[in-house]
Amino acid sequence: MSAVAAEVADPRVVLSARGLGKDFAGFTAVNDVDLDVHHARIHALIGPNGAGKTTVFNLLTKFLQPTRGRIELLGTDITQTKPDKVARMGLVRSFQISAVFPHLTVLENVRVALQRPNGLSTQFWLPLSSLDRLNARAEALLADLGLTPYRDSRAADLSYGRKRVLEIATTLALDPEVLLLDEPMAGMGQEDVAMVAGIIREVATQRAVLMVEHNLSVVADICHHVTVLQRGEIIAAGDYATVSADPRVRTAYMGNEE
Ligand SMILES: Nc1ncnc2c1ncn2[C@@H]1O[C@H](COP(=O)(O)OP(=O)(O)OP(=O)(O)O)[C@@H](O)[C@H]1O
Repeated sequence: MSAVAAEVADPRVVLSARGLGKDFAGFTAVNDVDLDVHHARIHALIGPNGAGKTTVFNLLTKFLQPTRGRIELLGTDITQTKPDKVARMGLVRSFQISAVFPHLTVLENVRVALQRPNGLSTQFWLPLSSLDRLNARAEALLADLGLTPYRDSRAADLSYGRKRVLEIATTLALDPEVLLLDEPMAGMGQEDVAMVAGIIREVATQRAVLMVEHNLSVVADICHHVTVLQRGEIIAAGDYATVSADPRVRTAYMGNEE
């Protein structure tokens, strides 16, 4: 049994795709993908190299326009919506570490991120009360993500794992309903993997998380739902115990496990 098999009914669906497909010049990269992502649940998208995981991510965030299918966010059809609007509606993709400013401190990075959704960055002069609110929110975000001890460290001086957590913190400044993480454990040592996994679990108590992840022990540990792609199509879906016992999944992963 997966450590996080859902014992109770899943909360509401916040992001769903039906019949999602993408062709590139006649090559079908993604075909007939159905997906339901739930509030307060961690959903993994897994599959061997070239299975279509990144393409599905790009379709959901609207960085790519689907060839077929329909996507709904919080009950609204976003199939034709532009990526910036989708982000403002609450579907936010965590960019890679380069989104963090290396020479700013941890606190400064979070403050910069917080100024964006509040529209404060466009203001020349800020009333003291706005700054106080901003500082309080920044400190709260740092505390939530275990970054308080590093608040005055330059981002460049953080460990790889902490940089990833800071990057997640800047994304959370937008207060997303759905957070998409692209291989959050990539390139990390075991200690950082455990720390970041704990943070993602915490973050997901307030929102949905959809992640592409190659580290299957992390998927087994923290993900409530797993969708397995192969050659652009779903070959299995369910909790980790269910999909890992599926003969098609075992065959797909033979020789591909990392
Ligand atoms: N812009 C593109 N033009 C043509 N083919 C593409 C394009 N983007 C992706 N593909 C193809 O679509 C398929 C799925 O690619 P995708 O990157 O989504 O897979 P993935 O599961 O994310 O792989 P990986 O685990 O290696 O990152 C691959 O065969 C890839 O070559």
